[in-house]
Amino acid sequence: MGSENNFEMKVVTGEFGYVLQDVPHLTDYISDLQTFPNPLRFNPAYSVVKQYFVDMDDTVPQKVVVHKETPRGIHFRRAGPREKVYFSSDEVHACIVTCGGLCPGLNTVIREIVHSLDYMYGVDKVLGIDGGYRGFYSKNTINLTPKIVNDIHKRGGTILGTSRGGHDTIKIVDSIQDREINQAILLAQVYIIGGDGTLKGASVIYEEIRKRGLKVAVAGIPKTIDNDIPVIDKSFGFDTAVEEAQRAINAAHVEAESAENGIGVVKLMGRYSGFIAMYATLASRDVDCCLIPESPFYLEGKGGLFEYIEKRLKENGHMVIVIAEGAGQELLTAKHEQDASGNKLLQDVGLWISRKIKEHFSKQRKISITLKYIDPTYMIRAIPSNASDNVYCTLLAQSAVHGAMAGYTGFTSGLVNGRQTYIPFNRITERQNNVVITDRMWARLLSSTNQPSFLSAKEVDEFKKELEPPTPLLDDGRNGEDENSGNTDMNINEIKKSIMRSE
Ligand SMILES: Nc1ncnc2c1ncn2[C@@H]1O[C@H](COP(=O)(O)OP(=O)(O)OP(=O)(O)O)[C@@H](O)[C@H]1O
Ligand SMILES: O=P(O)(O)OC[C@H]1O[C@](O)(CO)[C@@H](O)[C@@H]1O
Ligand SMILES: [Mg+2]
Repeated sequence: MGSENNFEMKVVTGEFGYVLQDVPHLTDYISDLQTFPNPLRFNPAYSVVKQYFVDMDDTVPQKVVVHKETPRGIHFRRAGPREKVYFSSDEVHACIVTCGGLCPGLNTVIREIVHSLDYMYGVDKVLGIDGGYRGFYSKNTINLTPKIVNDIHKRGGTILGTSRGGHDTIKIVDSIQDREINQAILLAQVYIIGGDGTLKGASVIYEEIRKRGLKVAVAGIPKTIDNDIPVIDKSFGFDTAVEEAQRAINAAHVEAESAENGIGVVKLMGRYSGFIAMYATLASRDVDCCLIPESPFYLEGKGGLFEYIEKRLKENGHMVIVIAEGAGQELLTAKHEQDASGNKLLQDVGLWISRKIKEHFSKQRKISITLKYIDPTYMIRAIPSNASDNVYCTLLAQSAVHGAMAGYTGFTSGLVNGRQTYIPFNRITERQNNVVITDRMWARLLSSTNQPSFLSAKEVDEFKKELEPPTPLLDDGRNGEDENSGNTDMNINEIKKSIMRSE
């Protein structure tokens, strides 16, 4: 693991600063590929659509807020069916794998890939790879048919199983190639659903396939409950998670309201990115304080959390705190353990903060409080996706299938400014999407909860200096504009460490 990515992006430039960050195509490394008319031409559902094939020149801009003088900037290829396809229906044997943590909507994506392949392109040979990347070489597979997957979107989790670790590029590509030779079929399309780690893995699989000259399209579908994947508007399952988090926040509020000096603490997922906590807080209006990994905080003294809690208890008699799992990790004793994929294992910040608050008020301030701690994290992650996420999953899956059939490879499908696009792997894996605390969205949250920012004016300036791009509206995703809070390259942990107050 930790493999180097030698990805070279295809870049096309045009007038007025137009840049297309294109995705690879099978014809980039295989010549004389046969094409076929898209079977959708004869599909009654599509034949009524006014323009049913996407124009080859259609691209989608990454930035929609522009100035009169700014260049047109970065664009991505628009997703959708193409007039010509590079696979005949009966030659394709596709496979689907899910990796990393669970996320609402995984089953919907699997279902929609199987249905799209069959109903749109007549591809009926689809294998499910069992248990993540290692399932490729342990050769555990499940035959997926529209009938088998018909109801799976109503269930949480992934019917294929998932895992962390076990990515071995050579073994995985050997197994893809083996199937081609031994079974006299072409394992021609590999659909990989997963987060940043998974897509780094997908990228090296694509590189190896390309090196071997195989006619195999590798398509990714970005998955992350934390919404920590850059470029895309948001990740599937995120809305469901925010919605489900409301139930925990409501419970915390009811408990807190019903007790004297009641404090409800809710921990939500978000290893490095506090999006779920931020949106769940904004949606709920019952939250008095939201703590996220991107925004440092401290407990004691003037402007600290304890002072704020005391103030809220005096004013309201109760309060609710939402804390993302990655928040305040700098304040806890470091744990040097990693999961099988190499992700740092975090301490339980919810338990820690609950203990600290209890100690402070009961022992030091001699104020009697009633604190209830709710950790709904895995309950949230395990539910099926809600209606809007189901639609989103469907679009992502259909776009991925259209792309692979059209011969694109080394790409993920993704929503950019409300349009389905094909994004090169490296744009998705090059950095993490974080809440930018100098953006308007975080300001909106602070003004809605009235919590302190825990930063002095000097520290805010330091953050701004670090986060502000040298030129405004740079189209490299670092302009800090507020539509897609989180488009920044910052190394937030470094900044946080340098300004963190000692307790
Ligand atoms: N740099 C890498 N190169 C190759 N494979 C990787 C890399 N990072 C992670 N992987 C593989 O990708 C799979 C999933 O990675 P990981 O556990 O980090 O989850 P993820 O895809 O980031 O999802 P999430 O973090 O949202 O749960 C694992 O099988 C892991 O071995
Ligand atoms: O316990 P697991 O399955 O390793 O996953 C926990 C992590 O996975 C995530 O849900 C991301 O998939 C994080 O929010 C969380 O830290
Ligand atoms: Mg990850």
